[in-house]
Amino acid sequence: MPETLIKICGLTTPETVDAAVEAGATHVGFVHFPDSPRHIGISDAAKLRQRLPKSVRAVLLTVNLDPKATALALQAIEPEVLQLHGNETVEWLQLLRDNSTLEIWKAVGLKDRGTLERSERFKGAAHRIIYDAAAQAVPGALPGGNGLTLDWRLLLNYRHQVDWGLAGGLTPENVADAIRFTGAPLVDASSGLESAPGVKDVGKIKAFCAAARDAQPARV
Ligand SMILES: O=C(O)c1ccccc1NCC(=O)[C@H](O)[C@H](O)COP(=O)(O)O
Repeated sequence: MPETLIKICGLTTPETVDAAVEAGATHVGFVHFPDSPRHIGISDAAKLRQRLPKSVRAVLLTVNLDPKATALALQAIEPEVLQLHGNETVEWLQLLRDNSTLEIWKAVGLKDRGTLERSERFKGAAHRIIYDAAAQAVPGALPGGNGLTLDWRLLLNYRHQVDWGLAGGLTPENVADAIRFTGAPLVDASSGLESAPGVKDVGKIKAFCAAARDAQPARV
């Protein structure tokens, strides 16, 4: 059984990046989206990215970022993964995939079982789909990092056509249950590892990684 991949998202400081690496995270995420309390500028993300050993992958997260700004960010940060968290099209993902060595991940708000089927349109364009809680339909709501848990039952017995990961409201306390219940091959957490919006807690990062590592997935 392959080990569950662990992504710690929204890191902005050397201390928390180092803590994630030491705790066994496989992926570290940088949110480049000015509306987010976890936003990080390109040059700061590029510096933090340098702290990662080869075994830990950098994930650059953007939301409907235009092609020119995307190219500049990719050039400076050199992430292994680009996670798209907006309304990006299949065609845009395909273009990125066909013209780079990047892994392309697409975040999808999981509302109902139909969302899983509709997400299959990303097959061949996205290397991985990250199922997150659907964003709230209120002005100013962020498309991610909201600490909302999705209904894990929607994922039960679904035969995924694309590699996937689980996000949304994951914490050190619930991540083992999430892995056992859904069989998620990757877990992704952000606000559940914070002491205040945008402020990651080293102790929570360590506890999350330990709990995720120790969980026994029941994959189908
Ligand atoms: O984290 C943010 O602020 C953010 C803002 C805009 C789009 C996506 C964002 N985060 C995406 C992530 O990868 C989070 O890990 C994921 O949404 C789960 O967040 P949380 O429920 O807070 O663990």
